[in-house]
Amino acid sequence: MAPTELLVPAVLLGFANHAYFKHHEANNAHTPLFFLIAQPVVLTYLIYGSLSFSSVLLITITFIGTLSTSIIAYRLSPWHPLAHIPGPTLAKVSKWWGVKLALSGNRARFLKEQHDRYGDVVRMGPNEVSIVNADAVRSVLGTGGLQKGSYYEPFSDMTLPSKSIINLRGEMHDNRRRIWNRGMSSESLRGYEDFLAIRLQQLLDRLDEIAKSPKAELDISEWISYLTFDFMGDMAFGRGFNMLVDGCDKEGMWGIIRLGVKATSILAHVNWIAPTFNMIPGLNEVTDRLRRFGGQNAGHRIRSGPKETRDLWYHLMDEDDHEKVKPTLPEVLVDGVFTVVAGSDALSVALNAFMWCMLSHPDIYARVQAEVDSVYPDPQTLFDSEKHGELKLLTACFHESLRLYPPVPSGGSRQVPIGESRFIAGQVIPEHTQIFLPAYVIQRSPKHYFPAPDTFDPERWLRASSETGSDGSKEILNHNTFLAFSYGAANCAAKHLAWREIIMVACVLFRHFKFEFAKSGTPLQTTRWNESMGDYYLTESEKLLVHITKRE
Ligand code: HEM
Repeated sequence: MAPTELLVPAVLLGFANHAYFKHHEANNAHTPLFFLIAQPVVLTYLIYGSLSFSSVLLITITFIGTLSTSIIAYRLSPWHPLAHIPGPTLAKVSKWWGVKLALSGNRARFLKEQHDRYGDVVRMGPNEVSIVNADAVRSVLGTGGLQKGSYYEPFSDMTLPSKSIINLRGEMHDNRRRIWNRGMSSESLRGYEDFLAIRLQQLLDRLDEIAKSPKAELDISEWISYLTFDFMGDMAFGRGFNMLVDGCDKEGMWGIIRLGVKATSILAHVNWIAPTFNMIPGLNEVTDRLRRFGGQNAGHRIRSGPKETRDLWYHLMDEDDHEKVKPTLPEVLVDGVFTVVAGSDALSVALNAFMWCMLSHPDIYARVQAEVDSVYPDPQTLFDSEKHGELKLLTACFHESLRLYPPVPSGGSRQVPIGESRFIAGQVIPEHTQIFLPAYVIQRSPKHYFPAPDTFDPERWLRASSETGSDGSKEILNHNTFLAFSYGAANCAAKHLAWREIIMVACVLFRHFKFEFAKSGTPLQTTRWNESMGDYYLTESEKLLVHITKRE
């Protein structure tokens, strides 16, 4: 046979594979990889009757080349269901480009640039769009909206029989959320405040020591992470990990958590690869450590039994018998680990951003300090959360720091079900499309926050939204687009807890110490720390170096 005739079957096989994969999405990498390697080998044998290296290579290159060209041409063609949505060309071609972007930590900032260029709806993957339209918040996240997309699949430990709440959908999610809501009732929150009070005293003692040292400088983000981690441990499992007392992360758990969140946030963009990834010895070390960590803590909690002060485990395990069908141990275990991992990280990111906003605006910081002093003249009453309502400026500052620096900047996806299409933000979004609503971009849009949407201006939360600015323009503050805690049935289950705890931590720290940027820090560790923030589902950043002075 002439060489060209030999190649025709390889070309046809390439097209056939594209047609197959278009309708049968892979749910791991190893099976398709096996068939992609095996098919040209078998085809070569059928054509040549033998397997020489050069003939296998020729058929493989033709087969893979046809398959890739066919996929790329289709994704860029006017026949693709998302052809009407503008976006960067490489994003339309392959999700691997999205992985590269996720690895850089620049996803949120890049999304903002793309929305500034293309408008409210941008195609950010072959089957993915990012939307920053205010109406889309309700239609995607609200009642009758969409369920979580496949992006979340790697968020649960695949070797366990249960998924964590972040990865549940429909009725299963509603059932688990009902239990969570009991664990986050006002009464439950009051109980957790006792845990926080103990941990905050430990933090104060450590900071006192540092303030007395000649340099009096520290990485406040490190101490905040010890505080939130210890507190989340107390809250989730009835015992903390004593990082504050030890003054260090003895077992390296914080590093493991950061690595786990980061790796998951990247894998989530090619979630079908996760099951294969987990099979590779060494690569699953992080998941193994987190599983062991969960197992040890759950084991300890079961052995020690319910505490006088009810922890979250008490509610999640339904120890007070509200549920007809009791939650299983693996269900509670995965949610316990999720609480420590995501809860402590989100809390510490929010606190760090808030601290940075204060330090980089000394005039506002001074006013917040004065407000805290006047609401809590007696430091002994600092744990009284009843007075939080009087802290108007502090609350506005916290709102504003969460607006500019949401701990979950671009978040996870919602997905249009198979066989349906949705009309969102003036566009038809076809079946199977993953939709992202990036809080970082939505919360910086001049359509939602005006004037100066990129500027830290806490007063915007205190002014009436209809007020007219000095240039005659109307002030805009669209509460519906404040997405730092997301929106709808799967919004942050611990929103009220987080809000309360951060205000309490801020009051305690500001009442006892004066903070300034450390002289020894680099700009990225002090004045320009915000530029070091990377978007890895949760935010990751540089150390935040501060100088502290004890207040009399
Ligand atoms: C300031 C701190 C926090 C912020 C800004 C925050 C933000 C968020 C956001 C944006 C989501 C939605 C994520 C998504 O859809 O992908 C979420 C979900 C969740 N958060 Fe938080 N969070 C914070 C603290 C916490 C804490 C301390 C806990 C645990 C005690 C917690 C527990 C949860 C849970 C369980 C969910 C899943 C809810 C569901 O799927 O029904 N969060 N959080």
